[in-house]
Amino acid sequence: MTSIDVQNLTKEYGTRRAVDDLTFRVLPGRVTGFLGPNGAGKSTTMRLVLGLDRPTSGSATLGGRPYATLPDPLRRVGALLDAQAAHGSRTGRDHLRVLAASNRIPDRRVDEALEETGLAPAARRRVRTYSLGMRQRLGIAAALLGDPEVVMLDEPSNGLDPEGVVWIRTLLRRLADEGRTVLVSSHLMHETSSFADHLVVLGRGRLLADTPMREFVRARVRPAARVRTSDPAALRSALARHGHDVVEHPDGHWTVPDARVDDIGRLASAAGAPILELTADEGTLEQAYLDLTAAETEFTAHPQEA
Ligand SMILES: Nc1ncnc2c1ncn2[C@@H]1O[C@H](COP(=O)(O)OP(=O)(O)OP(=O)(O)O)[C@@H](O)[C@H]1O
Repeated sequence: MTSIDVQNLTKEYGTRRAVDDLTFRVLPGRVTGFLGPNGAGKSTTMRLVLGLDRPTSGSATLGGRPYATLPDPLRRVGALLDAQAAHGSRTGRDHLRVLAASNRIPDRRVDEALEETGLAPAARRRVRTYSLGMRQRLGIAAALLGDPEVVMLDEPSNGLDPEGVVWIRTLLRRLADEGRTVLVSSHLMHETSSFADHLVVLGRGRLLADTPMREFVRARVRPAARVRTSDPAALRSALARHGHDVVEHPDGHWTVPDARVDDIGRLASAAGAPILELTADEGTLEQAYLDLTAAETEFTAHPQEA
């Protein structure tokens, strides 16, 4: 199967280093989320992998070969970089047929890709009449047209309605389960946590993390217990006696840092404090991501000095 290999990749635009000595591998059979603040270098890296730009130094290869040397590249690699790329005066179906014809892709794939992306009912409408979400689906249909082993999508959820967001999640999982190599950039942390198995995180063109998603969160967010009681005084004093700090929230629930739900349950029961809610709070991808990238954001808003 085909992996994406990025090796000491550097790209400079004038004096600006958009990608800085980047090395990572994207492996088949899983969805890799590609994260980083605005301007971190995600799109540039994708363009370099697709041969749309030349690296200043280093290399980006697919199954060991540069994109430009791949025979029938659309049948190896499908990519969505810019959903506006389709010609507005063509119908969605014609757009895909032109792509198929120029890449030796059988015509039947056009209708299959339209079905797969839910665009079949709009296939004979001109692209200029498409909504942003429909253009996004057309871009994804184009990426899937060649039944490629490698799929790279830049912000695929852009403009999709809630049903579309669920659809893309299911699609990405299926593509990975079929053994394909799937790299997906996103700014939506909740979204990414719903489909990614693995993460590659950039900051100012450099690699900040290349790790399984669960480990990424576990390493950065302290686990806690979330609890709500109808007898705050009894529970507060029981927790304090056992050395637990409590963070109280306006809606009445408390967070107990570094606590296990079993321990809190036993303590509450012994203290006779009725429990209304008790769950493990394992931390979100968003918390972990913000913790990692806080120092790396190119456009961090700095508080104004008085
Ligand atoms: N063609 C170009 N000419 C000059 N500078 C560029 C060019 N393309 C990208 N850059 C710069 O390279 C840096 C990385 O940009 P890039 O678009 O790769 O980041 P990104 O992580 O995809 O950001 P976003 O999340 O905003 O899409 C930015 O500082 C950007 O201004």
